[in-house]
Amino acid sequence: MKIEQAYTIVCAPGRNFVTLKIVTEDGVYGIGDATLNGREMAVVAYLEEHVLPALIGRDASCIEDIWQYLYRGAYWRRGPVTMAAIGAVDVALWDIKAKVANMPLYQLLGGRSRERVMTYAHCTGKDIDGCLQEVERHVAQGYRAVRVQAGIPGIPTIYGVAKREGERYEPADSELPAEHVWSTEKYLNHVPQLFAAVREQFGHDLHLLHDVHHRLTPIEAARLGKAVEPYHLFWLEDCVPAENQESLRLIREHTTTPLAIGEVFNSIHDYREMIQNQWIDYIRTPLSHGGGITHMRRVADFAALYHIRTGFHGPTDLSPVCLGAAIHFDSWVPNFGIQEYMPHDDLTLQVFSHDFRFEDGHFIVGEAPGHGVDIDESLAAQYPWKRASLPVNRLEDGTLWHW
Ligand SMILES: O=C(O)C(=O)C[C@H](O)[C@H](O)CO
Ligand SMILES: [Mg+2]
Repeated sequence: MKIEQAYTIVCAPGRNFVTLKIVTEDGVYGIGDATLNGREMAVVAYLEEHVLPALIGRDASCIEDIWQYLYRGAYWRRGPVTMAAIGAVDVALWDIKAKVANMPLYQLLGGRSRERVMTYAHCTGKDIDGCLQEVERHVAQGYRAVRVQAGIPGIPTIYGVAKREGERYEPADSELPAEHVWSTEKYLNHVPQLFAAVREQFGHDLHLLHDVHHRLTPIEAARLGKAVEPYHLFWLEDCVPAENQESLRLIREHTTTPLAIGEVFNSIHDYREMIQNQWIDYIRTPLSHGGGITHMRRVADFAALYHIRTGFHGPTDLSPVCLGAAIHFDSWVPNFGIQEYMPHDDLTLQVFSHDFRFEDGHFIVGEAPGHGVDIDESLAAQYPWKRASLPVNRLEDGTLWHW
């Protein structure tokens, strides 16, 4: 089953996406998501210049060997660009293997461990009232879990909150990075009030999540974790930038609020100390950024030894290909926790057909052979890539901070 063709498809139906297509000599093809928000063309160049030429003629069924070839063989290991490129190849090869076996991908992974995959929605408002309305709307749609974020008085722009009421949230919203302002003091004083209001109106059955988006120091994160303990969060996400894994120890020692981390991680080594010391509760790396199914399966198995569960990143800046593959993985993985779901817009879904279903706050995996997501290349070609950058963030005195 030799690989005959491998190429990238770069398009912007609603937003930028990079898709990798691998075609075998028998005409079977697989697709993978290679989108790295705000850095798309770096992955395209990595694939086109360094990876794809070396794939031609290789046996598409040797997924493990190709993974090792691209990882060990490159000499330069890890990093978001490398691992997104490897992830796209890996998911495309699993798609091919499942199509050849005439099975949905989850069957190859070991079969279903659950009937449906619980998701969480983003509920955001300019203020607490606006957020409460969004929670009400999502609960009415059947969601059992919601991520709540609200504007902070005195901070003009904030991550996770759409610019205008009713608009879709898109962080990569300008050609060059927009500049945001951050005040840890204002945030820490305000955010517990949001949880108090949500619990008062919706009671304690609804799962509540919150994303700190890497902005606190360990001791500040510990303070926040303690402050929100009465509201029983499902998780507090990315509460510190975690290059230093030890940061999580201090937070863990101070609070019982569950901790999720890793949407910017790409390797098992980014997690190793925090997993084996049980400093975290959920792993966030999406398949496409974490070297694909082959590598994320190892991370999930390792995490399972320590009672840590999956909670994959699922923003709109990962394509439906990544989401579709994730739903197969989520349906199989024994230590599943939750799946993030930010719905793609209609144009994106016209370009990427899919066979998973969304029902009552859950995904139901499809039965088509492969991962069930495809791309309409001629429609995609009508929407060319446009440069779009993530914002940068500064403290009120101008110091560059974590966005
Ligand atoms: O979905 C989340 O939890 C995010 O933090 C979204 C990120 O800001 C986004 O994917 C950056 O590209
Ligand atoms: Mg996040």
